[in-house]
Amino acid sequence: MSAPVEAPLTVSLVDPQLAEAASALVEKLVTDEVASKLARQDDTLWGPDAQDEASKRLSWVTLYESSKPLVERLTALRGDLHGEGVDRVVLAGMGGSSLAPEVICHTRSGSAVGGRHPITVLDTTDPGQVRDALAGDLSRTVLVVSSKSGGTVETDSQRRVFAEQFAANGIDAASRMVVVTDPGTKLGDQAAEQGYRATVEADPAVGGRYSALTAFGLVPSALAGVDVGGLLDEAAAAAPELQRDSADNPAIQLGSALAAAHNAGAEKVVLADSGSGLVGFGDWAEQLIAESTGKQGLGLLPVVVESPDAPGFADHGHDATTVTIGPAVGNAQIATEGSLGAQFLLWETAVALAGRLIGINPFDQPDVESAKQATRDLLDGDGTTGTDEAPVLVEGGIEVRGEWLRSPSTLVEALGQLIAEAPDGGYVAVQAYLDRLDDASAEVLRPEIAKNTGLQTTFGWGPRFLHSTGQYHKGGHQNGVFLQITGSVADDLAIPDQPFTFGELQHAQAAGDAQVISQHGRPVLRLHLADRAAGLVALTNAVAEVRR
Ligand SMILES: O=P(O)(O)OC[C@H]1O[C@](O)(CO)[C@@H](O)[C@@H]1O
Repeated sequence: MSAPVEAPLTVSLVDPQLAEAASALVEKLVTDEVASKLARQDDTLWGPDAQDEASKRLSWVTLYESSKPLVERLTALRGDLHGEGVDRVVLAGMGGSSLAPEVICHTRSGSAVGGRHPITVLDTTDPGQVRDALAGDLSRTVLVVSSKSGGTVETDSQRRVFAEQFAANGIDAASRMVVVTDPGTKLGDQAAEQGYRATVEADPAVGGRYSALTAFGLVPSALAGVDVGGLLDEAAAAAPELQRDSADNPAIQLGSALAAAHNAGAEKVVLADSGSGLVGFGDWAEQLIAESTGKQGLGLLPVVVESPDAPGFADHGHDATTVTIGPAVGNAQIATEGSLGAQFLLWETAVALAGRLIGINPFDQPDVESAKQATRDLLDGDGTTGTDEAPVLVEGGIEVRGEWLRSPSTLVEALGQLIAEAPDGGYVAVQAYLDRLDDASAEVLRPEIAKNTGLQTTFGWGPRFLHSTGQYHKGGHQNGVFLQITGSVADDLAIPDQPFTFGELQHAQAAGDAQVISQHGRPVLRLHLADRAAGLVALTNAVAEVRR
């Protein structure tokens, strides 16, 4: 269950040294009246280079008010759909267009109702995972197609295949499509031309990762039955406190602590839930933190871990700051507590403030495009998808690739070579271009690597993480090493009217991102699993033997 609307919002700086280091920054923010200026949407707060972008990105500070008119409209739309027996919501969207509704729906419904989540979030190109979503009861399904730009390839591909399958099942596809997009996008035009059920235009003056309380967060959540008016009320209750130029302002405390830690070399922010009741909040915060700050060789690397007892949190070193979502427990240096709406606004404000203190523009994502371009080049090229360069080694059905490798004779040796490339205080990023549901066991790799190597270790599902930590890996501190995992596709899926399949797209995304990371001079160990289940077991066993 969620906290009541008026539940206090608190940030506790539990670590006295960190609190001491943050205090000078707190004082500076208060003296410069940054919180109240931000509340007035002052676009000069991040310096002249960021002003143009900031001038188009600050409406999130008042969404708890400006989004209110949506509530009635969405309640009516849900009522109409339910009246027609349409009560299954599938969300096609990436990054800022899917992370918030996932947290909102899972938080508000408990972890699952009758074993079934009220929403299926389809932020993937994995053919098996897309097939599973299509295999649900289409006669009861509405597809929410969410894209700010209206041009994101994953989202467009999901829209195409659902439209095709609705039609194939004798369902009027247009009547089952609800679009969320900015005014004037290609997606909006398509929706109008094809007579989609509804188009809800989002506030264009809010960036994707700050859009939790815009139509992007609210439309899918309301259709899935969440009281989104209550969520806005929670944010509204917290807003006055977050806008005060006071040393007690929780966002000033949190932003200052994160920036002070960053500036002292603890740029990893290890996030663990400690019983907040907010389900998956770290995954949402991950995009906000990484995309907002990871640029110019600076920034905060979010490391979302399984619990406060997990490796990386319980045994963190000087390169990391530990934060609980929920009460302070164990090794927590910072704890944030409050309702979901309040925590959204807290973290958005704190990250914007930390951006000013670190000296970056928190509203752009300059390095995201490079991976997208590399993917397009691969798909436009000869149709190969990056797994065909000869492997350095094949062991138990796992193909091992990486030009930088020094002739490893076993998988354990290849993994050891990757870990040895990480500098002290570096990190390991595990990037699994697999099925987030069927291949969920891959997630065990994160704690295992962190425990065995002592390095902070992140885990991301591809291509989902490209819209989250992807910016940081290319734009942030260049001290990461990358373990990329792809898997063979048993039953590929065509994307209607596209020259590539979901499987080809997924592999091109992996290959394209590996290319760009390599161009940044960082090592990528690419593992391709001929048999996903057996490969994950073999890989887990190999990882257990790797030490730093
Ligand atoms: O909503 P869109 O335009 O489809 O973009 C999805 C995501 O892709 C990014 O633009 C970049 O990866 C994110 O910032 C954004 O949240």
